[in-house]
Amino acid sequence: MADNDENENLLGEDGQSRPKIIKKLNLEGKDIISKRYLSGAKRRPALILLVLFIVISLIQVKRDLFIRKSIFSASSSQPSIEVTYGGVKQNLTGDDLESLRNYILMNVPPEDFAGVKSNLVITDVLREAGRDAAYFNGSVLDHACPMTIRKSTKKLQKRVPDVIGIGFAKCGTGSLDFLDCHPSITFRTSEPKFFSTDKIVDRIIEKTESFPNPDFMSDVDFKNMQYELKDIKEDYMRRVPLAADDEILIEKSPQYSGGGSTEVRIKRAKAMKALNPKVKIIGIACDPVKRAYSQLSMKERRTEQMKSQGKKCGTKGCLKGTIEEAFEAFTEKQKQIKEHDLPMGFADYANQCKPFVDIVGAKNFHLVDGENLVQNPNHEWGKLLDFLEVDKEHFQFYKEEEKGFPCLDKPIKHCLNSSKGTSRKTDVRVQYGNFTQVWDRLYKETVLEMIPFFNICEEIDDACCEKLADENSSFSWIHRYACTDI
Ligand SMILES: Nc1ncnc2c1ncn2[C@@H]1O[C@H](COP(=O)(O)OS(=O)(=O)O)[C@@H](OP(=O)(O)O)[C@H]1O
Repeated sequence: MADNDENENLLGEDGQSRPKIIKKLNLEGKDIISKRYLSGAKRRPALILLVLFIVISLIQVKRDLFIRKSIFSASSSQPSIEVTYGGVKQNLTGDDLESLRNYILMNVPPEDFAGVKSNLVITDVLREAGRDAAYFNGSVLDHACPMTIRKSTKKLQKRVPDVIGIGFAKCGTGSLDFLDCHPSITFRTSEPKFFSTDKIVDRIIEKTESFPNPDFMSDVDFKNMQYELKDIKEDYMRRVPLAADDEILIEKSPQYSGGGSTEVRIKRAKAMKALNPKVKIIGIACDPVKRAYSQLSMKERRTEQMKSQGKKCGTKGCLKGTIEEAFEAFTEKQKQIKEHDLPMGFADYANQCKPFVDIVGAKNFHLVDGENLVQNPNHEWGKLLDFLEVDKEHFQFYKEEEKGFPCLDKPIKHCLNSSKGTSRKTDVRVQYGNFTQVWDRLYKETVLEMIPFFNICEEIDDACCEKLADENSSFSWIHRYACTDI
């Protein structure tokens, strides 16, 4: 496959580096407060004060005012505790923590209440520094959710993921972080990139090729195959978080969908299925023009940041000249790819997903519309949660006006860090129309392959165009490619 930058490791992440344990906080706030403030003789009045404190906190919760107001201000006289929340270091007071805790408990499904309550702590593992400051804004949670919201009371154990996100970079894969706040799901920011190492995949294929298809194999064959794969599984499990057996463990590494030929993707899909025959796969696709601009814009940000630090940026992740020059070079490269009849990487969703769909089966594959995640978040997230077979009613988003992007509202208020959602604030088709007109035409044919493959419409007819014209429906961005003259 052509080197069209689509599969670069833009994040500069080291999927194998281990997070550093920085702090574990007991959110049963009473312990913290009582040990510090309640001494023997004054215990009774202090108890009354404590009850008053809890009542006041609950009133605050009811008014639904507290998160933005109390978490992000240090007005309380309570001692403050430094935590990383939403990718930024914050000082939370005892009051804030109690309010936060109550808000979450109020918003989880009633049947999850007891389990969530018993596990509810501030996430205790975080990375001290981002692996790519331009991308991660200098600090990153390894836990993707600032609080551990987990309903399971079962023991956490090493196991392989139930669900794998295979891409597509720049389409909103980072927003899968929100899933870690779901009581039934465990997800981490770090990308294991396990199946993008050819050597590992080849070993899995070699060890399993003599076995029948996992869908039809006997229990004995299954056990033997898993025994053969023991060491490899151990290696994989070291790169993903612990999870209880009744929760859904998800990992994503956008590199899985790119960086190779169809044959490579077939092998990756087979390897995924060998390690977990019931594996489900998620892809997030988006408008290739916006995707391409998101990548150029990230390179621009990174280049500026390196410059401001007096560092030279020699990697593929930086721009060589101005952003206009980058647009020109990129457009030229895309034209050459088209001329040589090579896959148009930025739009090649059908072709890149096919091997995964073929191997795991259509019912185990779900394609998310990355544009609709922003446009109509509750609808698009709801479809993903249905696919994952978990509750969607208590997992709700709102549009954060200032950010211009959806943030999680329930069960916890949480936005992605500020490095996410910058390029899409610019209408690239308005600002760089002379280039994007060319891109639109270059990507058209490849985008149209999605329509039959993902069953978006039976054919491109009036009914299909009418469906795609509804801006709130999934994949409405395809309307431009399928139903207009570009
Ligand atoms: N809720 C929410 N908040 C912020 N941003 C959101 C959200 N949902 C989707 N997006 C879009 O995700 C784009 C980044 O995509 P990825 O996370 O896949 O990028 S990366 O491949 O991990 O670098 C990112 O693109 P940029 O605007 O270029 O940053 C966003 O447009």
